[in-house]
Amino acid sequence: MADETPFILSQYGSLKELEKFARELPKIELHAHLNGSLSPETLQYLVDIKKEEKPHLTNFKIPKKRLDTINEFFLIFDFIYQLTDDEETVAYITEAVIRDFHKDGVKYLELRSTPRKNESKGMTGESYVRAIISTIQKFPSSECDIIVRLILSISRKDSLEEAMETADLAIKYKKAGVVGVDLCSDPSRGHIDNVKPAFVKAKSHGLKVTLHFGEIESNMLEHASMLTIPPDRVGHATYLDPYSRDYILSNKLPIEICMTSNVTCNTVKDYNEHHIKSFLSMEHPCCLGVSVSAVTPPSF
Ligand SMILES: CNc1ncnc2c1ncn2[C@@H]1O[C@H](COP(=O)(O)O)[C@@H](O)[C@H]1O
Repeated sequence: MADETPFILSQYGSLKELEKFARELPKIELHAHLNGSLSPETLQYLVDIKKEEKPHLTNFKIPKKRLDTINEFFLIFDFIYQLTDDEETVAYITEAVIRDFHKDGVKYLELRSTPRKNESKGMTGESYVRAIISTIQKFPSSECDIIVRLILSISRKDSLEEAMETADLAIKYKKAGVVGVDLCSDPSRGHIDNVKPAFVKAKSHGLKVTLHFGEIESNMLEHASMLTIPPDRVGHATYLDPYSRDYILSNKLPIEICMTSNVTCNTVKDYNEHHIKSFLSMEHPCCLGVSVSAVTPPSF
């Protein structure tokens, strides 16, 4: 949480008033990973209902601190994925996450999620996607004025066959609200070229493409290849080589900026040094997103 600086006091009266203003402001959220957006209450509820089946999960605590490296961050999903391992739970978290964003004043939400299989519970990549879509479609618009669309994520760990399956699902469910495909997961793993045909195929069917881009320095080696897809938005864009920086600026390629995630994962030193400053000074299109609220330390 920010300090009550002279600027906040003069503009809003108090930090509380600023929070109220920020919550009530109508917002769009374009970078929300479904399994990364679970509130502490939702996680606790899931631990409680799964504790007989998986007692080892009861003592797990999501670290609420700044991490040393981004790689540590992805271990958290080994825990979360054990909780969200069947269609019923996937539907439950979809509803919970939509309601939480709605409470925060979000009017247009693009949720993103990686289709996941679990043979022991009969969940397939397709039934995972259907569980999300049917929840979005059933969502009571009378109760909640929020528009929700879905992006299907392709993991850097995926084989080309798995990535193609996700692209095919995105194409199949385009009319049901899937608007695009994303490349995500641990940026130190894999290479865009292993899964690139899936993005090219999705694009050729009219879907949009967003890519986690330059989250760590070594990602710069992939940028030239990524930009030939070409993406419609990029996420993070923390480390940019001169060519990709120039491409992004001259094409006005929108950047999904996730400041808290960057600082928490230690890919950006602190908020004052965040690259959003230089992009905004050039009036470059940036949208602020949460990325992953489940790990956001309350004191940041
Ligand atoms: C912090 N920066 C990040 N960079 C890259 N990928 C990230 C990420 N944060 C989250 N994910 C991706 O989102 C998945 C969880 O949501 P879904 O299971 O898809 O709903 C994670 O497993 C990871 O692949």
